[in-house]
This record gives sequence, structure tokens and C-alpha cells, in this order.
Amino acid sequence: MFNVDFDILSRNLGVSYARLSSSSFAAVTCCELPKNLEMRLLKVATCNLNQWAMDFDYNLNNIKESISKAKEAGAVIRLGPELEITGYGCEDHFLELDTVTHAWDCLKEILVDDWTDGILCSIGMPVIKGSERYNCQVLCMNRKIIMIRPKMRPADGNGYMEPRWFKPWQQKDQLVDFQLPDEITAAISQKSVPFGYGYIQFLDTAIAAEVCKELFTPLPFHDDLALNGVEVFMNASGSNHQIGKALNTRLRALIGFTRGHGGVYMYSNQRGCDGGRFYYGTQSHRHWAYV
Ligand SMILES: NC(=O)CC[C@H](N)C(=O)O
Repeated sequence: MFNVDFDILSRNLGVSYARLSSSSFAAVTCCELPKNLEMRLLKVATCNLNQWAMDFDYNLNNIKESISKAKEAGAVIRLGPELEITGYGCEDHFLELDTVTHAWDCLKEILVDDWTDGILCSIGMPVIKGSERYNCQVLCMNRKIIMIRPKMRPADGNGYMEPRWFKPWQQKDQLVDFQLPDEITAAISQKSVPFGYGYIQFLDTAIAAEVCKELFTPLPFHDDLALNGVEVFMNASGSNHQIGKALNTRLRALIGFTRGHGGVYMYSNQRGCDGGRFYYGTQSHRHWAYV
């Protein structure tokens, strides 16, 4: 495919952090994704949750329940909506340090128990790196954090104000090392994780996260990722309801993408109201095509 210059930085994780020498983005290599069928079918679960802004216990329970249901259904990938731990509509509560700290506490609860055993979970939460706050998908499996993918195209306008709370990630050419909070390190014996734009290379497939609006913007990142072998895309959304949007905007975008690139596109959205200003569209989708 292309030359890979492996630069192993995180042996403690059991995964390797790879910088691609001839490409503009990076990959995390990982163990074999558990397969649930002899036919090598991959079962995936997109979970639409009716989260409530700042209700951490309630949101965490919904997330746990959705992971249980995904596992019961035999899925090996579970995708939840954007910022599902805090709720999407926290508005200026995102500016409070406690909001991010509580989100880590919730993630810790998920990681210390068996929730992520045998299933890749993409979980939405705010993360502070350096002095900046990012809207992230935290990809976890087997009680470890495999990668953190910050949103790169913030939603602004039409009632959205993400730039007020989150900085868009702009380093398209690399994954960087993120030092996990001490409490997480103590709980799961993991010190750091690759953070940025990249994908996870499993032995038998490659998977990448995408965050809501990134599906709809010009020059989308998924083109490059698909051309480099990513087959499963996980889009976590906080997309509000508007008449006609589900069929005319979302579904068309998904079908257009998979028609051109093949693979599987998973889409998960928040449901209903969450205390903020939006009523969220309720659809979840997964669409696939062979090319
Ligand atoms: N959270 C977002 O990125 C929203 C993006 C876009 N406006 C939508 O409704 O889907």
C-alpha cells in the first residue's frame, strides 16, 4: 500500500503507534478484532442515546446499557453519539474544568470493569490537552484506551457554537502522545495514548472515527482514510432535527460516501432533547457497499 515507518512509542499499551512516511496521517496498529462468525462477518452497533446535559450518572448508565445490548447482539464495534458522557448540550458548562474531570471519572468506570472486553467502543467526551479543550471520540477496547480522535471541523452557525467551547484539532499529519490523567493511569495501568487524526489498523480490517459535521464538509478526511484502506467509519453525531434532514442530508451523504468508497459507514446520533437548545434527530444508520 505504502511504506510504513513504524515508530513504536507505546509498548505499555500493547499497541504500536505508527507514523506513515509517505502519507499525511497515522495509524495505530492493534490486535485482532474479535470475530463473531466463521464467515468473518463484522457485526456493528450504532447506539442513539437520549442523554441529558450534565447528568453524568444517567448518561453513564445509558452508555453501559447500550454496550450490554451491543454485546448481546454479537457486535464487536459499539458507537455512541457525540459527547455522550456529558451530553451534547452542556453549553458553557463545557468551560468548567469539573465537566471534563467528571467525564474522565465516568470513562474510568467503564474501563475498570468488563464493559469493553471484546468490543471496540467509541465514546464521546470532552478532553483537555495542553490548555485547549477538544471534542473527542475516545476509542477503547479490552480495558485500554487505544486512541483519542479530536474533532477537526467544529459545528458553527445554525444554532451551533462549538468554537466557543472547543478548539478544532489541526495537525493532520500526525498522532501525538497524550498523557492520560493520573487517576486513569492508576486505574488501568496505561500512561499515554495516541491522540489526533489517524485510524486503527487491526489484523483484518482498519477502522476510523469521524465526528458529526466532518461527514458533510468539503475535502472530507474520510476520502484519504478510505484510500489508505480504512473500511469501517464510525460517525458520532449531535445533529439537530430539521424537516427533511434525515433523508435528504444524512442518508444521501452516507449512501454517496459508501457508493464511492465501499466499506461500512456507521452513524450514531443523540435522541430527543437534552436540556440544551436542540431537539436531536433520532436516526442511526449504518450503510455499506462493496466496490
Ligand atoms: N454536531 C455537529 O457537528 C452538527 C453538524 C451539522 N450541523 C448537523 O446538524 O449534522
